[in-house]
This record gives sequence, C-alpha cells and structure tokens, in this order.
Amino acid sequence: MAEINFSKEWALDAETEYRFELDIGTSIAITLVRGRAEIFGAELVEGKPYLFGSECKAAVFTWVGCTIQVTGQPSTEYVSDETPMSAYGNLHIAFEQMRVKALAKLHGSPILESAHTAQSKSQSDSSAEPPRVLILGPENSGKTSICKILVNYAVRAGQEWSPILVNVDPNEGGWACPGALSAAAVHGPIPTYSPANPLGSAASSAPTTLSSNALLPLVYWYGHAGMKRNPLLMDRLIQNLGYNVQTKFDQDPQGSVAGIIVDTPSSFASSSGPGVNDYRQKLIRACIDAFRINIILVVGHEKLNVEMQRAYGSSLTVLKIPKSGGVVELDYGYRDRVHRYQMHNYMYGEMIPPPPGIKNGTQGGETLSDLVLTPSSNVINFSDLTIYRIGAETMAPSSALPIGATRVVSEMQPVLVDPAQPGSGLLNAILAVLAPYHPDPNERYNEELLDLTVVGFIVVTNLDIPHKKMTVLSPTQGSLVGKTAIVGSFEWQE
Ligand SMILES: Nc1ncnc2c1ncn2[C@@H]1O[C@H](COP(=O)(O)OP(=O)(O)OP(=O)(O)O)[C@@H](O)[C@H]1O
Repeated sequence: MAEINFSKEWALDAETEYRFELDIGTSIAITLVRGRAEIFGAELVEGKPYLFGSECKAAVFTWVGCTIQVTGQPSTEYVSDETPMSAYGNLHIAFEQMRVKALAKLHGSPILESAHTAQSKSQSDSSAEPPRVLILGPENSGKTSICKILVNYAVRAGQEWSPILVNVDPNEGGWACPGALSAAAVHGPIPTYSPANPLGSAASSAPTTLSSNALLPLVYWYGHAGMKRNPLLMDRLIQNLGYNVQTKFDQDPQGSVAGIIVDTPSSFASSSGPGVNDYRQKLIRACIDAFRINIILVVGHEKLNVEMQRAYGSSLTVLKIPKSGGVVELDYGYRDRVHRYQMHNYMYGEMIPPPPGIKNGTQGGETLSDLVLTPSSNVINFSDLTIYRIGAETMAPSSALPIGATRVVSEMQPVLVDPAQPGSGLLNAILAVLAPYHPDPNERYNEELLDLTVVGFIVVTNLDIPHKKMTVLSPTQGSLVGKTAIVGSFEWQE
C-alpha cells in the first residue's frame, strides 16, 4: 500500500514565523524550499529535511521571507506576524558592539565611534566589557529560547565568537540530565529538534559517536527540580560554575570577549511561598557575582523589572524585553515526560522516526545514524561505589524554616547512603558520578565533595541486597570501582 504523505507548503512573509506543536509519539519534517529561515537563531539549510519529535514546540522564523514544506501532522500550526524578533535582533546588535569594543580594548586598538555610541549609558561609562547577561522571567516566558537566539546570533556573526551558555535551571537539564547545572562554550549554532536535547547534543552523552556540533559542558549535580529544595547547595554550585568560567576567561582573555548568557529557573522570578523571596534574591545575587553580570534582561514582567531596576539599576544595565506570543505553556505532565525523554536520550541517544515520505531526515542538520548510543548494564558490588546524598532526606523544606545558621550544616552535609538499608531510595535513582578528589591529600578539604564536577550519570536498575550487588545502567563502559556518586531526587525507569 502506498504511504500517505501529508505535505504542505507555507509561504512566509518577511519577519513572520511558522509555529508548531507536536503530539506525543508524532514527528514532522520541515524543509526550506527557498528563501532564508531559522529556528531560534539557527539557520536552516535549503533542501535538507529537519526532523522534530518528542512533543517539540518551536517556530521557523524568517527575516526576508521564505517557503517551507512541512511533512507530517503537527497538533497545532499557524503563522504569526507578531514576533519580538526585531527587539531580540537589536539586543544582539548591541551585544555585538560590546564584543567589538571589548576586543579592541584587549588589543589596545582605538574604539570605533559607532561601537561606542551604541552602548547603553552604564556600559559606555565603564570600561569596555563583553556582554555578560542574566535572563530572568516567569514560567513559560521563553527564557531558554531567547538564550538560544542570542547565542546562535553570536556564533553566526562570523567573528569566531564562542559565548558561554550557562544553565542554572535544574528543572531543564540543559546538556546533561534533569537536576544538573551546567556551562559550555558554544562554537556552532544550537539546533532545536526535541525537548530531550534542549540545548543541542553534548559529547558527554555520546562518548563514541560525537555529533559534529557536540559540546563539552561543565556539569555540577544539584539533583532536584526546584530551587526550594536546597538553595544553599544551588548557591554553592552557581559559585563553582562561576569560578570555572572565570578561570577559563583568565586563561583565554580573547575567548572571554564573546561573553556569557545565563538562563535561570522561573522560580527566580516568583516570590510566592514563605521564605522564597529571600532565597531567590540570594540566588540572583549569586549569579550576578559568579558570572560578573553586567546586563539583566527581564522577559515581559513589569514587577520583576521594577524590582531589578531598584536593586541593580545603579550598578548594571536592566532591560525589560518583550515575551513572544508563541511561547507555549508547559504543564507539569509535559515537564515530567520531558525529563524521561532527556534520560532516555542521555542513555540511548535519540532517533526521531521520520514521517512517511521522508527518507533523508536530519536532526538539527545531523544525519541520524550518528545519534544512536548503546548503554551498558553492569552488576557491581555495593562496595565499588561510595554514594552520598547532600542534606538529610528527612529535612523539612528550607522554606518552612526561619533562616538560621544551624541549618547550614545539615543542608550541605554529605550523608553516606547504604544501599543495603531498605528504603535507601536508590532503586531507579539517577546518580551523578563525580570527578576524583584532589590527588594531593594536602589539598583535600571537608566539603570537597560539593565542588566536584560530574563525569557521567548512571541509573540503579536493580538492588540485590542479600548478595550486596546492584545493577547500574551507564552510557559508557568505564569501571565504577572506587568512584564517588551523589543521589538526588530524580528517578528514571525505562
Ligand atoms: N515563538 C515560539 N513559537 C513556538 N514555540 C515557542 C516559541 N518560543 C518558545 N516556544 C516554545 O515554548 C516552550 C517554552 O519556551 P522556553 O523553554 O523558551 O520558556 P522558558 O521561559 O525558558 O520556560 P521555563 O518555564 O521552563 O523556564 C518551549 O517548548 C519552546 O520551544
């Protein structure tokens, strides 16, 4: 029987976008037929079918007009001529001028007047600094999409910029797993094709089959979805990320000129709940200090904008930017499914099945055969791996407590987890395997565990208490003997 091929062409006028949403288990292919088009700043190559799956929601935008062919059936699709892209484009131009000026300063060259005049007041008054940008906004305001647009425009600028993209939203997963906080220097445009890979693919999940645009992110493990669970730990990990980024910049001043874009959780924008306001303010401050932020972008939120202006307006630039009407409201069930897609993708890679009629589909421009992984399932002894949980499990949520010093100790305390104890919480848990401790014992310190980066994630798929053994699923073959791991509150079952 002949395959039914649902294909439809859309002619898009200049500065409009085609928005789509996919249902569970469906996929579509979009091919640029003529003109120029981009997805969150990443350009499409003409004639190449781009596949989308895993309930992806996105938009194909065109500055100059284009025709696209859509194969397959999105659950929602429409064209909008009301987009905030010109505002985002102007931001990019301003950031580009800051980079040029910062580079000129670094080389001791005279600064072009055009670059100088385009600076915001606080920028032109101070020394020439690259853009170090913090993006704040409520849930579903499009923060991550704006980060991608700004980073993608920077890498497309033809100046060989590699801006650092930092993700401090543990609910999102970034390049690693949900629960991680991470940073990476971005060298090529970040594609969008599946929420399982929200920031493009990372080399850490694909040790043998690197896709050409894979990144090498620096990852810390927070282990929970929400900021409220352990804000002190989050604060410390933000500082650690900042310290690492700063060290990189010190070693590579030329590289630092591309700047930083920091994506934040929506909880930074919402002060509901007892004690929450205090924590979110501290964490915003932690980001500003750690990444030496000089620009705060507030996405479509008047009250937050006023709050940030009051708190920081005298020392750095605070700008309110419009929210896109295309941003989709993501509910709890969807976010939960996305966590599962992310874990599956981390272990197995992702192969979006092409819709009927599409033979040579790509995922963000990559050919499909490169994106499949084979995880290994190994039985290890309980004693092979030392597992900790940060903070006692029985702790009341921080928001329920007055802020007090005694709590600091227990919230940051690594507590040894015994897999032999019933109720250890390890079955189906996601564990972050940490980099080794410092080889020189004189350099070791009490809380070193909190400052170790993640080398990979594993999942405990079986516990055999009588034989003191457990089965773990891991994306790599490497031995776990002698390694240290941290368990958080994320679980995953295939
Ligand atoms: N213009 C658009 N057209 C269609 N979909 C869009 C558009 N902009 C964003 N989206 C989609 O809307 C969803 C939410 O956007 P995004 O993740 O950028 O928001 P966020 O503010 O970072 O969310 P969170 O609440 O997780 O912090 C994503 O699936 C994204 O791909």
